Amino acid sequence: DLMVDEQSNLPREFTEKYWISRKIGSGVCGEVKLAFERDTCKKVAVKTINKKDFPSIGTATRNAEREIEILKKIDHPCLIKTEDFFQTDESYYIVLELMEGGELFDRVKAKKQLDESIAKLYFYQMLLAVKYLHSQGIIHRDLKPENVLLASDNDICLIKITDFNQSKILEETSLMRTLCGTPTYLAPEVFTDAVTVGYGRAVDCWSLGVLLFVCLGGYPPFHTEGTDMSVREQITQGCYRFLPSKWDCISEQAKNLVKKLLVVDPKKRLTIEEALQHPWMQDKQMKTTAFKIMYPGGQAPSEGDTPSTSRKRPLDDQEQPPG
Ligand SMILES: COc1ccc(CNC(=O)c2ccc3nccnc3c2)cc1
Repeated sequence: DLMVDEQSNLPREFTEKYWISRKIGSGVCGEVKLAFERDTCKKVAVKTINKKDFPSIGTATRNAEREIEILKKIDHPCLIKTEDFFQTDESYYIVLELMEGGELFDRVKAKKQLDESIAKLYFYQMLLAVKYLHSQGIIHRDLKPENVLLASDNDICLIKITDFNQSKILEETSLMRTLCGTPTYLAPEVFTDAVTVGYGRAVDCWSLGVLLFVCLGGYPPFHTEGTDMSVREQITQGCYRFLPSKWDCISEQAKNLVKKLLVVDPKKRLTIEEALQHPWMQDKQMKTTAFKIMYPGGQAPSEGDTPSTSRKRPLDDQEQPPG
């Protein structure tokens, strides 16, 4: 029957450890199924990446291998964790912690638009997660509500960012090495072109602006209906509207943060750090709640082993628990 088939084309060492159940999500590069760890009955999510589903085999495999390399390396409460990994010559199987609240996309759709306080709690966690990724030299490049998962059905809950297959790991470039050398024979354009390099991270800040807009307004800032501009033109011209019916009940500070992220010029766009310093984010109660769900054991990363009560350095958003 179907279940036998489900189990049959899976690697043996996988089916010895897990029982595959139903499909719970499908992405561009494969699908996500619910599975149970046999010994513990623990629920997990299994993401399948089919190597053959991509026209140019090379990129698929490189993409998947890069995603897996990234997944293994990262460690943050708001980034999905890989629990296990298997592969056959036609597919990869990535075992992930199960997020029982499903996709943020579905939550916003169900609620029409999120309460501002809930949107702020989720956005703060997204900022910390992306700040961590950027600190590891990783640019996500595909931040969207489908890639933000919720840990439970409660409004107050942990969120985790997933889907790193579009991510880019910033490596040392030949341009960096060139700019370190003596430029005796170096052409001027190498310097002028160089000034735009290094703004790769800004793409994630733009996407976070779109994500925040969708969470607060319940509709995307750049869309097809109701305008004769193409989505591409709307984006390149930074042309979007706060529909009064949706945005009149939302604070000016929240709108201001959206405006400062949806800036066309990447060099003028807010960085993650600046977004964390924005007035709308200075909310001690929200941060206290965030730390409780991110570090339930109170094990927030701080200097020394005990959660910092002493203030050896000024509080900043290096994830110090609020005073
Ligand atoms: C009890 O069984 C379930 C309970 C809740 C759900 C809702 N969750 C999901 O639909 C879901 C989708 C994609 C995911 N990707 C990675 C990790 N977890 C994920 C969870 C799915 C199954």
